[in-house]
Amino acid sequence: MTNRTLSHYIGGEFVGASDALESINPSDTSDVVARFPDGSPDDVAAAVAAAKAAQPGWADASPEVRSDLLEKVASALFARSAELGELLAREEGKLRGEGIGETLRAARIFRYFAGEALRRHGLTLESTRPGLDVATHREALGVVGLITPWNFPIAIPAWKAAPAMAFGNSVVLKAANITPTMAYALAEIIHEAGIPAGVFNLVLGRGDVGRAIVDHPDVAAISFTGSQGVGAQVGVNAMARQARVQMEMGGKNPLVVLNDADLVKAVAIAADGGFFQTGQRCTASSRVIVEDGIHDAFVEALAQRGRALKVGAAMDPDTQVGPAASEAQLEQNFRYVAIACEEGGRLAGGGDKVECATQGYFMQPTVIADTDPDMRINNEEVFGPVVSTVRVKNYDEALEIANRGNFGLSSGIVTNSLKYARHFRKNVRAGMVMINLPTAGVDYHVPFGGSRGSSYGPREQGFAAVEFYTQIKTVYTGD
Ligand SMILES: NC(=O)C1=CN([C@@H]2O[C@H](COP(=O)(O)OP(=O)(O)OC[C@H]3O[C@@H](n4cnc5c(N)ncnc54)[C@H](OP(=O)(O)O)[C@@H]3O)[C@@H](O)[C@H]2O)C=CC1
Ligand SMILES: O=C(O)CCC(=O)C(=O)O
Repeated sequence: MTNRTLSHYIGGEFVGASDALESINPSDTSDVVARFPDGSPDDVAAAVAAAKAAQPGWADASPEVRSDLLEKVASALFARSAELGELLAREEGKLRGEGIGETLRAARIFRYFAGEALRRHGLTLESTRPGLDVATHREALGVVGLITPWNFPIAIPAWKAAPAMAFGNSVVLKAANITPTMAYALAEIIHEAGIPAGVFNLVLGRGDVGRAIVDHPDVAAISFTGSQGVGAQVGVNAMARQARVQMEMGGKNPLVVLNDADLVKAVAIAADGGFFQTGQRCTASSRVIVEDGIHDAFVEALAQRGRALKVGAAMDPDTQVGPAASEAQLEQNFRYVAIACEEGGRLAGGGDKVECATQGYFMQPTVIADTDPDMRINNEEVFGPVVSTVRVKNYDEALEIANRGNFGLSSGIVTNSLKYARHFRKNVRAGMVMINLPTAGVDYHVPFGGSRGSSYGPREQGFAAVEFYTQIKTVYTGD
């Protein structure tokens, strides 16, 4: 298979091509997908300077200009979704269909924000003082820094970069170092669409690149998605210089299954939320809290479902669960299985490495039963196809346990009781609630984010994105 040598994209030019780092196909570790540069703070400084120079002209352009250009990006992503989706599957390990789906989602996000650029976000009000007019205008922030993870390597850059540019900001993006190829493809598409030089910049490399973006005095705002540990550093460093910051930092999402749930449906929901996309979603249903009456049948059926899923290479059409995205992630998955068992959990299914035709990071979907809510497996993000289950006496205990811990991103309940579904919706401490659905799988036109340690700052995505990527100016006009 071919591989490419990638470069940064700075000031409208592809610069600094290098083979310093490699990205590896997690389904076949003999396959090098791309080679790319290990960016430095100097590269970040060049990108920020280009972004700073380009931003005023971009903000002053007619919104129609910005809208038309974002629409062109959307069209190119639609047109190239099959090719890019396959590349995504090869580099990140998502199934081919999921890779194409994610590319289409990125296309739709650009199309949505092409529309947002034209919508009216300011307000006109009557002043409390006779003879005056008062209005709010929304203005761009300036240069925004975007730091993105590997698990949605084109959708997350899209849902940060598209609103940033729609509202007149310029962008410096740092993509995760195990999946640089999709961010690079996005840079190529943006270049070909004719977005002016410097409006969108990409610096490839490792964590140092992210740190340099966060610390740069000309970067007005940082949007970050990744781990809680790195997010905490990003937040502190950004706030130390009063930069605006938004962080999405994962979850330990509870799925409550009540006695009255349909067993087949509950198992399908838990398997989708917990195992699909190899559990590598911050919204994954990683903690399943099961009422006593259905508990044993549910755990056995979920373990059986996990065993029946075909684990394999992302591009194999028969595969249902692809590889972990990296060796480090696979090791983390097994480490947590071991910790959970040492702390008293029971391995109800899975837990082993899977041997396939190619050498890759394959693991069986795993169910760890009989866990205590305070165990590490129920409080720390694994980010693999690993589901823990907790047995509870009744709904009240389920809700109390769902609300424990330091995360509050997504949550779900499986029940036929409208009473409990409504109570859960109101009382669960999470940014998103799914009723009779997996905790993962969200729309792109509505807000995304959580509470407590999962998220910080204004919500991302959809109509909420304008809050983070603009600042309000209140304008009073007299005679
Ligand atoms: N909320 C979510 O959606 C995600 C959560 N995670 C969680 O994080 C765990 C580890 O994944 P990982 O990819 O290492 O997540 P990280 O938080 O390490 O990485 C997220 C992004 O931050 C960058 N980064 C790393 N260090 C710094 C720094 N000091 N300052 C600024 N940016 C930095 C990374 O660059 P680089 O890739 O070069 O290190 C990457 O682009 C997963 O197992 C999972 O639990 C991971 C991905 C997504
Ligand atoms: O569940 C989804 O569709 C989105 C998940 C997500 O944004 C993430 O894992 O980072």
